[in-house]
Amino acid sequence: MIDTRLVEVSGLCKHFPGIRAVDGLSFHIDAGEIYGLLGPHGSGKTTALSVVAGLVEPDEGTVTVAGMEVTPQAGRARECIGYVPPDLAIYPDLTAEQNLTFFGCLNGMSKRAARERAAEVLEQLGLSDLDRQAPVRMSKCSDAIKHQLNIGIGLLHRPRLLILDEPTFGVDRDEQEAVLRAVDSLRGMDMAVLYTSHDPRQVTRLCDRISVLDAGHAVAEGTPQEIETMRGDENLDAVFRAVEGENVRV
Ligand SMILES: Nc1ncnc2c1ncn2[C@@H]1O[C@H](COP(=O)(O)OP(=O)(O)OP(=O)(O)O)[C@@H](O)[C@H]1O
Repeated sequence: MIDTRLVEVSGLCKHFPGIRAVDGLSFHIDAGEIYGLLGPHGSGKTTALSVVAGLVEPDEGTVTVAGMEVTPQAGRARECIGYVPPDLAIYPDLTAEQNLTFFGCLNGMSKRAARERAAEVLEQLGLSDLDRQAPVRMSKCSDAIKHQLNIGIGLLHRPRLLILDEPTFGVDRDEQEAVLRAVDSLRGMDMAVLYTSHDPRQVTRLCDRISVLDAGHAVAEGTPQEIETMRGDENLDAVFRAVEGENVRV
């Protein structure tokens, strides 16, 4: 039997003075799946991602990716992970292709290999036509394209786990669709995607399975359809009211 389980998070805890930011979180992600963490501000999404990415040491619990335990000291395991922050980490004066080639070289690829990989990533994200007429600097592109490129940089080294922390952060509602399509295009690939948002519509549309977080722990886990059937539960409904309230205010 082929083992498709790529990511295993078990009993994760991360506490700060007086705050249980992550408090006993467990989930797994299979190859090809997009897994969502949905929760209001302060529910522990970013802290959980930081521990899963190996950026922060957990107080308790373990994370394995492709069979390797992830810790801040575990270089090989961390190389299997792509982390895309909510803020843009791209060069505005370079084109999309130049950005990807530059970051590919930083990842240790030859210039030729980086160019080839840049072309593959642009194709994957639906950005191949961007420079067809003439080179376009990223500063002239829409926020959606900038965020798609941000995701592309995380894909360059062919991670087994791609972590997307609020990838539509700062993108207008009417431009978000292009970013969501780019994320959707990653489903079914030989990697796992971990996605966080405090927008229930995004998460239920994109994610195969979801953990709904409150105060660092999951109040519900399942497919979007399963989560829907759990509505009526007091704790779950309180989280949905909180995230929906935040989205009204955005
Ligand atoms: N370095 C830190 N030191 C102390 N407290 C922290 C630290 N990082 C996060 N926290 C606290 O841990 C809790 C969880 O924060 P976290 O940023 O993980 O939540 P979040 O769900 O990602 O929120 P948001 O949607 O606002 O980014 C919050 O109460 C936050 O104030």
